[in-house]
Amino acid sequence: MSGNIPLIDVSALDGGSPAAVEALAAQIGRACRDIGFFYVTNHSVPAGLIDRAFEASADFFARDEAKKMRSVYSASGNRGYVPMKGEALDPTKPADLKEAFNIGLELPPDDPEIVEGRMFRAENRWPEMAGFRDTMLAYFDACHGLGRAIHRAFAIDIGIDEDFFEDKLDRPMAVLRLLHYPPAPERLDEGQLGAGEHTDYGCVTLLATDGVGGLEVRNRAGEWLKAPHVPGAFVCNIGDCLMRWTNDIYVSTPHRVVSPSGRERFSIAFFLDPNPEAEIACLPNCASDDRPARYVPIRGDAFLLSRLSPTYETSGLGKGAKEASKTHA
Ligand SMILES: O=C(O)CCC(=O)C(=O)O
Ligand SMILES: [Fe+2]
Repeated sequence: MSGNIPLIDVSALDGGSPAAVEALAAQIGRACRDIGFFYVTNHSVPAGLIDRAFEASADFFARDEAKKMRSVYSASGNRGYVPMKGEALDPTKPADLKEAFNIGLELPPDDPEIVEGRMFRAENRWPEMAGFRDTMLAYFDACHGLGRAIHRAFAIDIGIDEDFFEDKLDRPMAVLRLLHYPPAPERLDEGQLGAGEHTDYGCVTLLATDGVGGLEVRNRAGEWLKAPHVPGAFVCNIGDCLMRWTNDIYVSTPHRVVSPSGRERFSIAFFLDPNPEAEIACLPNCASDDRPARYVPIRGDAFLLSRLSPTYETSGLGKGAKEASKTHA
């Protein structure tokens, strides 16, 4: 255990015996039903690749603002650079003290879904930086693979076909998000944080942190727990979409980032959202007489849009997503 957030060794996901996979699925399932957060250790993403992604991220954020703005965020594709204070994860509080860069599924310009103007389908907005794209695509693919493997464990825990999620996660609206938090200024606005209190929107998040700390998680008792950096591990948490899919059996837990004091902080989140057309309807085994289905079925893209729009309301960066959804929901 690390501050009540369990450490889970997931090596059995790569060719473990059926008994080992079964035991791992039960362990993961317990964490998802309880705090909704766990550390993933002994996973398949190479340490050297994580290091390279952090280096490329630091190089990107160190660039002139004007250069970063060449890749500015587009809401309809949910890709690109979100400048400092461009977003408020808690829309009731001042904007977050952070900047971010979003990378989505890499698609060619002639991909039929791009040509049709589908929401959340767009080309990535690559900066002109040697090696950046290759590193980020390798990191995206590695996290996508790990996220799908973790979904096999979820399926086993829930007692459905172990491949249930495969074709709902093979062209995902996933976002690889580089994050940079500057040191807290002497005077912070009332209630200002690096990342305001929020829950994540997708199925799972795989978060890599540096050694600076600052992530906090609210447990069921309402206490804020520090989620310290565990070298080599990802912090994995359930998002709102999987909570809805499991009829609230798995929990999406509020968390926040306190601005670092005296030094900057970097983190990299991989948000695994489902395919746009995936139907998010109560899973088999997740409803019973005591717990009837709580939500109407919804498409993945409509659900993500409903959760994403409010965070950009103050800065205006969200423009374009709602318009795109009117033509193609
Ligand atoms: O930077 C972090 O440690 C967490 C960020 C986060 O929770 C988010 O972007 O959803
Ligand atoms: Fe988050």
